Amino acid sequence: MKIAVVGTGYVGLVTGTCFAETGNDVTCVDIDRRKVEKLANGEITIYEPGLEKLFLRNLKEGRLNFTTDLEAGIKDASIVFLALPTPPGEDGSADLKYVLGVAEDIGKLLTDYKVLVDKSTVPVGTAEKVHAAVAKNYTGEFDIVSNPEFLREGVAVDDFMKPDRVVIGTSSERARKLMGELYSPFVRSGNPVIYMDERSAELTKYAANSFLATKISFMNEIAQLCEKLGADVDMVRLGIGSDDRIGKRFLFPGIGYGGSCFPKDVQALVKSSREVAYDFQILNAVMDVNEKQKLHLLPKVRRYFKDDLKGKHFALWGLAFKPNTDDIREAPALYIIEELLAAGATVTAFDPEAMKNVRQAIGDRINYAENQYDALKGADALIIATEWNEFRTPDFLKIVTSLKNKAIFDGRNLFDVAAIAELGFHYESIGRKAVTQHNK
Ligand SMILES: NC(=O)c1ccc[n+]([C@@H]2O[C@H](COP(=O)([O-])OP(=O)(O)OC[C@H]3O[C@@H](n4cnc5c(N)ncnc54)[C@H](O)[C@@H]3O)[C@@H](O)[C@H]2O)c1
Ligand SMILES: O=c1ccn([C@@H]2O[C@H](COP(=O)(O)OP(=O)(O)O[C@H]3O[C@H](CO)[C@@H](O)[C@H](O)[C@H]3O)[C@@H](O)[C@H]2O)c(=O)[nH]1
Repeated sequence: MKIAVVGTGYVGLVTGTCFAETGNDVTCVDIDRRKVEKLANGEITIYEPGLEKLFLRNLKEGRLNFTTDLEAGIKDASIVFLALPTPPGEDGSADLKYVLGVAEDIGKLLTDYKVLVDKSTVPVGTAEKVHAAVAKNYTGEFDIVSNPEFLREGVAVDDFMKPDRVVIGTSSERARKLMGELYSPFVRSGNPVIYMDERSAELTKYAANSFLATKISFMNEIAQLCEKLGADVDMVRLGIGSDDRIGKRFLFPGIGYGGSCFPKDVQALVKSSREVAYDFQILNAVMDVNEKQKLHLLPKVRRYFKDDLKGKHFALWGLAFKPNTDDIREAPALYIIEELLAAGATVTAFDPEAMKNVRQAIGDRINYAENQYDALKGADALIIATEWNEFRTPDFLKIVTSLKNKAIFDGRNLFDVAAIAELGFHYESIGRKAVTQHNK
């Protein structure tokens, strides 16, 4: 099948590559000329494990093409995916200007039947708006489908190739058939394609992200309670997660959820609810808890340094919003950095993949280390913000010899509390007993 993907960011690139991998002829369109040139020349623009191999193979074999020319890109396609940004507008609602702008442009270019697919995360009612935007300039036959994407960064290829489910929202039999055919290789494992109306599909995406964010904020509150009551959140997590009705996943407390999706999507659902005079109370609390959780380590750090961070120097391990990605959108580490700098401290950070993006975002306001141990040199304490695998079993001797104080503030609960106590560290994590060694 010939397909086009408009928007070659995270979702567009994974979508285009995976559809090419299953034998389709894919053209990806983006307005960013530099990005398109890089991609067309075989230079991948995001860090995503497993993607580069598929990308290069399909590029080489001619199934994956890149262009800035929308007309040429969609000309022969039967299905056109819109994988465009839907960032929060000033009031928190999803900004549809990219999606509707491209839909209008496509309306001017259509000459035959095509299926237009909303792959972006868009509020309920968007399929109708996209229909109207196309219909402004095109009176022929076309269909709109809502096909939200559930991939996670870091495991995006696996999520796309072996999805738990594919949601297809459409009221058109013709579009349903085409979409079913396109997705058939991805659901051979028996996971379902769930067909529904457009509005339900749109809401399914927000409900999924908001539910997962709720799970995380709930556990972060349990962690707060654990600290106050002397319980261990890891034990509570195991205790509740083994109940199938609750499930083991997404119960990890930390320094809040970040990334390009949860923060903006929870906010957008609250905004959509308000528009229909519904106060989505739980989600307001989920957002409040997350805001506070991002800085949960700071009072612990302050207490250790007797409320004086001026002139202190911190090593920071982890900048990406989660491991296995270079994405720093809404990364808790960035909020921690701002607090430390505002308090007069300095920071040397290390992240295996995200330093380039952080350098672009905040420049030389912090220092960047060559590796995780270099970051420690001369630091007063270590703060951990992302659970990259290489941080899990560090050389503690190197940490001891480099840090001025044997103090670690861990936002991801990487180390065993008892083991680290034996090593003589001052160690504070999330929802677990603090190992206190007094700062002299
Ligand atoms: N990132 C994720 O993990 C993820 C997962 C599921 C769903 N989503 C949703 O998918 C959508 C896209 O997210 P993303 O992270 O891929 O965004 P992104 O910002 O990484 O990429 C968007 C791309 O669209 C391009 N673009 C902007 N305007 C354009 C235009 N007029 N014509 C052509 N290209 C244009 C940009 O240059 C960019 O390359 C959002 O709605 C997001 O909520 C994201
Ligand atoms: O137990 C957990 C699980 C996750 N997180 C945090 O939650 C955030 C989001 O993590 P994750 O969901 O793994 O990453 P994303 O790539 O943002 O994926 C989410 O957002 C995507 C965009 O909408 C959806 O497609 C995915 O299904 C959804 O999981 C990160 O900051 C994690 O550190 C926790 O704090 N505790």
